[in-house]
Amino acid sequence: EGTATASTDRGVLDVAIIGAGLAGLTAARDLKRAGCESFVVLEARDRVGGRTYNHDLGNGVVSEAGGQWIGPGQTAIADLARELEVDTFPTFYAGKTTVLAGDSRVAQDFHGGIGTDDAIGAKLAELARGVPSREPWKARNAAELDKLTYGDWLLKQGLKYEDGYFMGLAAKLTTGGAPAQLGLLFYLSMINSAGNSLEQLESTKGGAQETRFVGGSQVLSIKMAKDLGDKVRLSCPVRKIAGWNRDVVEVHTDQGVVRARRVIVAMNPALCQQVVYDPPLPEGRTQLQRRWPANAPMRKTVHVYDKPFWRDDGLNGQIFQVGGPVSMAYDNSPPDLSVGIISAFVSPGSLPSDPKAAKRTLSAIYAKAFGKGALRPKQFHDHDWGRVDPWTLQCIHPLPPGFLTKWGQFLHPSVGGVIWSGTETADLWAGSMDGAVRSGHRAALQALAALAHQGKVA
Ligand SMILES: Cc1cc2nc3c(=O)[nH]c(=O)nc-3n(C[C@H](O)[C@H](O)[C@H](O)COP(=O)(O)OP(=O)(O)OC[C@H]3O[C@@H](n4cnc5c(N)ncnc54)[C@H](O)[C@@H]3O)c2cc1C
Repeated sequence: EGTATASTDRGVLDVAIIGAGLAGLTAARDLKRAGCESFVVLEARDRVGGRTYNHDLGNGVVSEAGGQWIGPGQTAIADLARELEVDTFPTFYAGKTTVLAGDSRVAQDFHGGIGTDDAIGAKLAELARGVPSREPWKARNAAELDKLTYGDWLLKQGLKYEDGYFMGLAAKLTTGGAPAQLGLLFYLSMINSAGNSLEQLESTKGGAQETRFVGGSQVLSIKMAKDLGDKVRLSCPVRKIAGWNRDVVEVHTDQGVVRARRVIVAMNPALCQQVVYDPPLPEGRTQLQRRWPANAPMRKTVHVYDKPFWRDDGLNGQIFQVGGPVSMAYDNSPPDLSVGIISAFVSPGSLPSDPKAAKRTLSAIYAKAFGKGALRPKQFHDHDWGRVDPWTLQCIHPLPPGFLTKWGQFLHPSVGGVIWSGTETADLWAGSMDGAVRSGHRAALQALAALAHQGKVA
């Protein structure tokens, strides 16, 4: 019995954590801080951070391929950053955004907002107030709301084309799903997380895109993992969880079997479904995992220039392209402006997968927005989360209508010795980095409480 470094084939650990993203590492850190030394973190990839990943651009400069922004109300991740001494800085948004549609180009100042009218925001706030983010399926009118997509609802509002377009685009960038796929109940639960404010969810100024991390978001996980030392095992995918209904659960990995009294599964339900369970999980949980959207990967690119030259022309680097590959490009330059960076979310399937062709296509689009200087980036990076490896499956979860009222109840309850964590299980800000941290704190507490109950805590 004892530490994770002891032979795990024979020894029994207090806790095995699966996944070294923000959720799993937060849980591990909490266990350690509570005095529990008998745990291990099992990570499939050869790196930590999960859906946060820094491209290394040289000279200490990074650009994020995954999660990157935080904002007001996201106190769990902000607290973690403070504890780890990771500084933050404001997202740059001053100046005009460029909107491209075919050959036309319009530059407009959105002042860090999403360009919607306040009346619609107020209507959504009113609806969101009745949809608790922890258990949206318990809303009084859950069944009615969950019949609709957000797109259905938007259509009924009689919005001007531009307003509808930008509201839909904002939701797509936040959830990974177009309004026509997105359950209204689910989207309202996200607005509920954001203090019932669409602006707080979707805007840069005063919203969840307001702040960035110096050194990139992955640095939080890298720092946590460093403190945990050899308790984090990389390149160690979990293939099977056996005996989850017994006192000691067996976790089968490519590096052998780990036996533990509690298992914290810190990954999204689609990833949970890639693991074999013996015996099979209860039907409700199995259906939740099987039906969880696993087709919502995102692709993000990075163009690096000598400096953010677009700022000299009063442009903020943001581009929305109607009917083209760029859903949104934005200025992702480092705080010292040692280089200028344009990152982009590109629509899946609309850009060549070959990096050279992708770079050329995007450079030509940026040249339409910012002039010829955009044609010659110093570096190009490309990260398509659906293609690089099998360890993400979905970036942010766009739950369809009908999902939460039917399967939501199976998201949180632990099953035997298995505790579910990962941002999707968070009470607040599910889907975001903040939610991941919250879910890690909660899972560690659950594990410690269960072990204390058994009289087994280290
Ligand atoms: C492109 C993109 C943009 C985003 N933008 C933002 C943003 O700006 N702000 C924000 O707050 N959030 C954003 N997010 C979401 C945010 O990154 C995630 O919510 C958060 O990082 C999830 O953390 P997690 O620990 O719950 O899950 P993950 O980070 O997914 O961690 C799960 C871990 O489990 C590992 N794993 C998977 N299968 C196995 C297995 N069988 N065995 C062992 N290990 C396994 C994975 O490799 C991974 O390391 C974005 C995500 C993406 C991809």
